[in-house]
Amino acid sequence: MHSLQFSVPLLPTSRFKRHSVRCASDRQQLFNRIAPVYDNLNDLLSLGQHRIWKRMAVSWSGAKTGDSLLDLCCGSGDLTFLMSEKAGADGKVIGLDFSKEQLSIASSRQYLLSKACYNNIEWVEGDALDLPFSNGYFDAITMGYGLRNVVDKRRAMQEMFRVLKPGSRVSILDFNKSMQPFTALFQEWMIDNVVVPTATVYGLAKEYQYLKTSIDEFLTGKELEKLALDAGFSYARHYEIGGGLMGNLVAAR
Ligand SMILES: C/C(=C\Cc1cc(O)c2ccccc2c1O)CCC[C@H](C)CCC[C@H](C)CCCC(C)C
Ligand SMILES: C[S@@+](CC[C@H](N)C(=O)[O-])C[C@H]1O[C@@H](n2cnc3c(N)ncnc32)[C@H](O)[C@@H]1O
Repeated sequence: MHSLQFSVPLLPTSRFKRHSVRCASDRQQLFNRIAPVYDNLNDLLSLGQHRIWKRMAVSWSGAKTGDSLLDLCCGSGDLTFLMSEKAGADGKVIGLDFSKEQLSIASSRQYLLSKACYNNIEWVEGDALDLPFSNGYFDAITMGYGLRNVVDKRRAMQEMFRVLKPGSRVSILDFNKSMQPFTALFQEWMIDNVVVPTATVYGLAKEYQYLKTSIDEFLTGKELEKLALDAGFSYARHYEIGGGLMGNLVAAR
């Protein structure tokens, strides 16, 4: 029995596994793995600042009482709960994500927080790149730290445009790919020297190392504005917040 001869030396599969967060299922599994500690690490690593940034994103969405709202890539529901408070009892909010574990945390939090208005929330397991909603359905859409994580940003923007009512807005919060050298260096230093070492304590080093590569591969504010205009939005403006570490794209249909 001849042993198989390969013309190209095969790298140990572990090397591929270490850096493989390329496809949707890799990212789905990543967010399932970090779900149990996601909220606590966000609070710890941003010193609670992320809650301010998320409130700004919801405010920019223009969500109001009685609206039909969508929080895309909702994860554990931070923005979904904020949108629920905006919509009130006469409105409704859909929190959509493709991570079962994240949605499970979100649903548990809804029960534990037990605010009356949270009865207007529906959790949907779905794909931001193929939304199960009809055209022109929502009065406002938020997407917090989701656009950087989808495998097709153009498709995601097109889907948001499709399901949004004319004259309505999307508000997309994420890390800012800063053009300012100091800001970019500080952001990278914090991830390398604070974020990843902390995540390592929980056995999640490579999951949080992905943050850096995903920011490197992300779009700048100007590129995000163009992405929205190319998808058909009539207006797009990217605001730098958190000292330039974060950014929020506001686009109107
Ligand atoms: C809420 C925040 C990040 C959410 C988030 C997004 C992702 O795409 C991830 C991917 C993989 C793992 C985790 C995440 C993830 O948590 C922003 C705040 C939390 C950040 C983890 C902390 C970032 C620190 C800043 C670079 C510096 C903060 C300086 C100052 C304390 C405000
Ligand atoms: C960093 S978390 C953001 C969670 C929440 N929006 C927040 O602000 O904390 C990114 C979320 O996007 C979800 N996600 C990534 N790609 C997706 C896709 N194509 N469809 C649906 N959800 C997706 C992940 O499962 C994860 O829960």
